[in-house]
Amino acid sequence: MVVEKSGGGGASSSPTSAMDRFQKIVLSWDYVSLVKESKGSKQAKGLQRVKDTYKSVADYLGVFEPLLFEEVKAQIVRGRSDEEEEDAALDWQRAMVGLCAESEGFHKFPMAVENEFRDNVSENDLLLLSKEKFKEGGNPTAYAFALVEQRGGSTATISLRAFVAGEIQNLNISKPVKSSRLQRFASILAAENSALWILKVCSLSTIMREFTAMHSVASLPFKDSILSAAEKHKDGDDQSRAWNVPQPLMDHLKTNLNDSQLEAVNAGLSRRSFVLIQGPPGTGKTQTILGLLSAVLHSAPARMKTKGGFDVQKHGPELDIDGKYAHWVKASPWLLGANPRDLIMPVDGDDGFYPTGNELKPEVVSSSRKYRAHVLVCAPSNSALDEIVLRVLNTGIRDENNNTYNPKIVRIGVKAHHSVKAVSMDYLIQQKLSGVDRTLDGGRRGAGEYDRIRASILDEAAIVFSTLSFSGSSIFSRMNRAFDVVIIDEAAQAVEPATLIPLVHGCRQIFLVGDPVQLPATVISSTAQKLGYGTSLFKRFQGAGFPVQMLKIQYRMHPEISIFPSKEFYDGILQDGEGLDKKRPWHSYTCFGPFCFFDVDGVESQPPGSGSWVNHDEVEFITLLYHQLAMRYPELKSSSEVAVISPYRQQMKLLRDNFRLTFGDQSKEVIDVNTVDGFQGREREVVIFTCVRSNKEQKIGFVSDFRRMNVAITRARSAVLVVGSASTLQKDEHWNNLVESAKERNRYFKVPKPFSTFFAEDNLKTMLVKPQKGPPPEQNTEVMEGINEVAMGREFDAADQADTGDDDDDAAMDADDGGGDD
Ligand SMILES: Nc1ncnc2c1ncn2[C@@H]1O[C@H](COP(=O)(O)OP(=O)(O)OP(=O)(O)O)[C@@H](O)[C@H]1O
Repeated sequence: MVVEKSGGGGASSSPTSAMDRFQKIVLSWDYVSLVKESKGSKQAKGLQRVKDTYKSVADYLGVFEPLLFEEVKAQIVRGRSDEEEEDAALDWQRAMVGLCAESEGFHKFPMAVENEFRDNVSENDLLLLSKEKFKEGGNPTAYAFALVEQRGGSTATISLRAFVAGEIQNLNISKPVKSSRLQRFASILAAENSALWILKVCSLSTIMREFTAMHSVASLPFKDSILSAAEKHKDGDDQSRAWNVPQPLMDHLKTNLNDSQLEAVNAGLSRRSFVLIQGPPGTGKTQTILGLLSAVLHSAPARMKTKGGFDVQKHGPELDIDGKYAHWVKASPWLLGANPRDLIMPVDGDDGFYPTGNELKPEVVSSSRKYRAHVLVCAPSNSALDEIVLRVLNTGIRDENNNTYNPKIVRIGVKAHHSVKAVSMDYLIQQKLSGVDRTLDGGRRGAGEYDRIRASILDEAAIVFSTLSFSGSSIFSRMNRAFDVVIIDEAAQAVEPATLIPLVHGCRQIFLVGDPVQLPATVISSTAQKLGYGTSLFKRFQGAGFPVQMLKIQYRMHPEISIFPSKEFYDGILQDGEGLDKKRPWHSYTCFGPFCFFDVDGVESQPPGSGSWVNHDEVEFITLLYHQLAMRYPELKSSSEVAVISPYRQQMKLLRDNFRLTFGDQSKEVIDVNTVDGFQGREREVVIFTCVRSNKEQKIGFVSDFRRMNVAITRARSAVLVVGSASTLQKDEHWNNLVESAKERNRYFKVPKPFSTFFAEDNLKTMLVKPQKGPPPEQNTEVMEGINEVAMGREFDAADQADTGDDDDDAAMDADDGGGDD
């Protein structure tokens, strides 16, 4: 049945009917009205706010489903405007309708399209079909949505489904769809070979998977916990062990994890079905996940504990000594000289090494463990996922005897970073195929063979890595082994329905690792956002009083940086790891860190047609600030250790342009300019943050979101330099606290124009940190006030005179290079 494909491996009581309903509802929508509604201020009716707990599945769906549909609408409206900006090739195309058939309440038909268009669409893309081409504000006569079911292989056709007549089952009632627009469209579909205009709107794959997962909640084993946000124990036994960790491994964990990390791992070894681990910035979330993986993959589930002995290979073949040696060589090729991070994973099955399903490495033969857990690790984004895949590849995990262990892993899905390609599903399939004797089947490779290989790779891998969205793909439907454990990293950055996607495969335990005090998932619909649709399952559970394991020691920031976020956002419980107070060369000046606020009274503006903001004055100041840092401390430039981040995309673009003009094209290689949202999870030695907003009304838009502020000021290891208008920001409580904290520490700098005078050598000298012990030198922040204006064109000259004599010749960063041509 076609619908199953799009629903994606759900275990709902009736995923197909839920998905049919989703598609009918979306396909019946009127695009022109959606766009109009999005511009108006009318609130959609019947929407409820996300709650902490739910009485029943109906209560749950009654809240989440309408919010999800609100989000679909917003994605449709925005999807089109994004595409227009990015890809003109996806503009209106002429296409021919083929023979239309009615099936399962849908109208299904092929369409002949241009090759380029075919190549640019995928299954579950939403298309707009219309008799006339039209723009926003246009008045087309016959148009409707259609969903891509399949893309033609060699022919330039796509198979589509539309909904132009029939009944739609709502949550409770069934109602007929009556629309003259759809009727007109139906008559076009009825006439074969009609020519239509066709336009790609957006992909609905992810949100369809979220919808399916949401509807599967009734059949999940953790249904009660999800609804009530509380652990339900028949025996009140949530503290007893679910996993027994071998002593050498436990000893390793005790010495390599700090107390709070160890507590988190121990909580994970209990019988709780949900374990929440909150990791503030730099507190070793990934390290803790690696510890958990070591423990879970090398422990016996408590109920399966055996008395030991050599019977662990029960499922595998009896091997003589040579056989054991061959097994050992194949399972651990690196022991014979190959690199443990070898690009080539051991290939099983086709060459005499018969996988046992849960095959054991030789070092395990004498252990008492009979079972190797099957783990699914997910993250909301490809980049977050690849970061953890890379950590597993680079550092490996530990086995029960505390040896390094490189588990079999597979990274499924698209857009894998090149450094993890060697464990991507596509690469592993190629590996498997290259070992198969093609003469036996005449070289044919049917879809069935690929499916079988994919399923065997999923079964054999100890850890499967997937984005949350991709974990709802049909690839899992042929898998034979359910997952024991699902670990979701960055779980606070996912909407609740997305977090449910990997749970439908069945598992006994779920780890949610994240930090609700950092940025949440992006929700496009402002209505859904206001009603709490962006709340993660993690945050909802935490809000309802679910126990949370807090990681308390941070290993990233200089203590002068961590002190403020710890107090402001984590009740002061964040402690600093050892050695973080190391003095860096740039700490010789109070204005280069570790923590500074530069009060720049700039002018904010909105580029025409944009909702985003820029501040040219802050850009100018930051360009000078960066130049000073790069010139005085070339190591920062050569190691690309400075990042500039902003809440606003347009400010990011302006900064990039300005850096390119000032420092040349290579500047993009050495200065990372990004949005705060895009920089979550990353770090740099020095981070400059431009707040942008500056106005008398003290409006600061989403700069006021304390989670964005938290992320922005916790990315730096040794210096966070905040640039903003204090008088604008200070109306906000958190911002006021930040400015006051800078003042208390003599790290507040009022910077009047022209900014070049701030970096004049005489002024910088006043900011030199005296080498002797005792209180920091007094700062004369007033000094700038009296300094005469210096011609802007001379600012870099002044800085050059102050050069410490380093003869680094980075032309790309030299201000004279490409800077003075206007
Ligand atoms: N127990 C520990 N002892 C010493 N160093 C540690 C410990 N745990 C983590 N670290 C170090 O702290 C740094 C951050 O760790 P990790 O990358 O695991 O943190 P994270 O919480 O995932 O980071 P992010 O905030 O970017 O998500 C790493 O350099 C890691 O080696």
